[in-house]
Amino acid sequence: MSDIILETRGLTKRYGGVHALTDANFVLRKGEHIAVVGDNGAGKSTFVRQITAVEQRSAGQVFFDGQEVNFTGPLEARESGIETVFQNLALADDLDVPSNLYLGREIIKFPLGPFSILDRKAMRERTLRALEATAVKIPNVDNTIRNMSGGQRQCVAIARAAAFASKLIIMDEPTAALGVQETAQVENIIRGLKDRGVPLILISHNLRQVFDLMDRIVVFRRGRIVASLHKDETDGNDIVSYITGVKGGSDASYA
Ligand SMILES: Nc1ncnc2c1ncn2[C@@H]1O[C@H](COP(=O)(O)OP(=O)(O)OP(=O)(O)O)[C@@H](O)[C@H]1O
Repeated sequence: MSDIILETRGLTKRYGGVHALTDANFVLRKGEHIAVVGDNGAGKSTFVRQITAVEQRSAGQVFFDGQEVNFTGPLEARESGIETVFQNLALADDLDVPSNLYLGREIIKFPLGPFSILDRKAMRERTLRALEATAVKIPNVDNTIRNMSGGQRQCVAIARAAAFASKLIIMDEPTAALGVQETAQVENIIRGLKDRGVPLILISHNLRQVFDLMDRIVVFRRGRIVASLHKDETDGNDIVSYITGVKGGSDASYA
């Protein structure tokens, strides 16, 4: 059996005349943690948006867990086992932490047609367990998201992804807006995912973080993958030279 969990072949996205992503060939193996790096506008977010079908790709194929997939949208990707944490978080501001964790997959106590009664106690208890298991510290889970700091919100989103992640997690700059302590917390969650064998794609501008936490580094430049390197065969200067174009021709494409 193949140990590949995700593969893209020739993945391409154009926005009108903008070639945001061109012919991306990418392989992620089971348990592997891959960093996606590149300058602003290099195509990193576009790449992950095509995988989870936030928008429809212009060309190319996506294979997930052994079969070709054509997700109709992010919900279908999530139902297939891909959890994502994006920069603009999909949290419901007026709901508390358990309701956000279970948004779209609520635990039902009594199914009464459209008026099902939710099992709030079970959702709260499982939320506390999930936060504990993922090492996320939220002072009061009964707070609505609106009353939380940016860092706490980000932690809720990551806890949600980590708690339900079955096959793959994608994080798009999860620590960009966080303070030192919150960043450390998120990095602990990532380590926990590695221990649990959950594969991860992490978009990050933070090379220290990338070298500390990831197995492999994939560099995007001007919409193309220009390098895919195991962290032991490269270093920060090398990666920067791929990011800036000192190394790696503009027409390179690696798997
Ligand atoms: N919805 C869109 N419509 C038009 N152009 C877009 C759209 N989304 C992205 N682009 C363009 O596609 C290119 C790649 O953008 P993308 O957001 O994927 O880069 P990125 O590597 O994620 O950058 P950053 O690190 O700044 O988040 C850029 O030139 C961007 O302006």
